[in-house]
Amino acid sequence: MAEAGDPLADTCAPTNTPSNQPSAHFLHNLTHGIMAKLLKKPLKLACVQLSTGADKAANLARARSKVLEATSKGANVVVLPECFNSPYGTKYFPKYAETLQPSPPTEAQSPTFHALSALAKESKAYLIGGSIPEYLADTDKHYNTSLIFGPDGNLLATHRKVHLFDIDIPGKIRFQESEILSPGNKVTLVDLPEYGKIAVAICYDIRFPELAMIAARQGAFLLLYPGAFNLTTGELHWKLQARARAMDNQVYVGLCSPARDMTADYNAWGHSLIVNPNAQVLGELDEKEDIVYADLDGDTIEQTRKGIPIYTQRRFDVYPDVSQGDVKFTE
Ligand SMILES: NC(=O)CCC(=O)C(=O)O
Repeated sequence: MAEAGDPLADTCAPTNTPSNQPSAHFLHNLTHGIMAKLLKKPLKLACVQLSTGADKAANLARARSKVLEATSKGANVVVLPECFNSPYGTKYFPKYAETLQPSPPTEAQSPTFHALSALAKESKAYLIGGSIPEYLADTDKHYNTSLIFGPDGNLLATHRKVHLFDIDIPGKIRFQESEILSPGNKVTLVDLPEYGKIAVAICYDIRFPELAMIAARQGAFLLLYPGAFNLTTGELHWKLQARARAMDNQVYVGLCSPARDMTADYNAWGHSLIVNPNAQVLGELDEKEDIVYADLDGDTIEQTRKGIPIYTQRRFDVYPDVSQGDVKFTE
């Protein structure tokens, strides 16, 4: 306990136990933590672990049938996997890439944009369209891009993968997305008017907790990651990353992988899963094509935050709040 005259007294005073008045940080934490209703009404989330292959039209058709299956079972928000319209590999990205500008693109520029928009409208659901290789002609760059549509078929947001998957584990796996792709430069928060805010990022982005932290502190109730981990890092880190982001931020997390195809160049881990704000796994698939569902509700977030109130205990007098700096958001 610090005593009068103790030089440590000021710096040790916790912001959540103010002696006179609540600090600005304390009030900020309350507003953005347990007090705010992050998820306004319950929803059913579905992650479609799609079997994908080299035929883009077949991938789109299969995505349609699985998304409609999910919504026929009551899903309000449906997620597709990373690179769901193309095989995953740098040699495939330019060949499968579609142009999204100007927005909306023509059918010829982006058949996937039009297929997803029509599917969102047909299924009357929010559709997180996994990701697709994108080509931006203005700058001659490629991106790994997620398209997010509302139930009326309108595009709500796009997320370009911010952290490119460049790894080299000798004897196991080497992958260099940056040989072809350029990184995005925005945090993507999307408002689903009747539910609240979600954040979308792509696969390797999950390894950077700052992105998740910023999104959660800006009010997201759910972090969604279309992703395709592999047989080396999948076993090690896939579920751990999902549970860690949920635990750190006390929000729901969903990870959506393609089904595993051992004849493909890249073997996806599968194991799509949904985790609750207490880091408990609500549902997890094996490696085969299937759909994982979970019911999400705001009370679970609030109860988790009341029980373990880290939202009111942060020490922004000791370290900075990464969500309050110069953060770039997708408009
Ligand atoms: N597609 C990806 O970004 C893969 C990321 C991955 O496997 C990892 O371990 O991270």
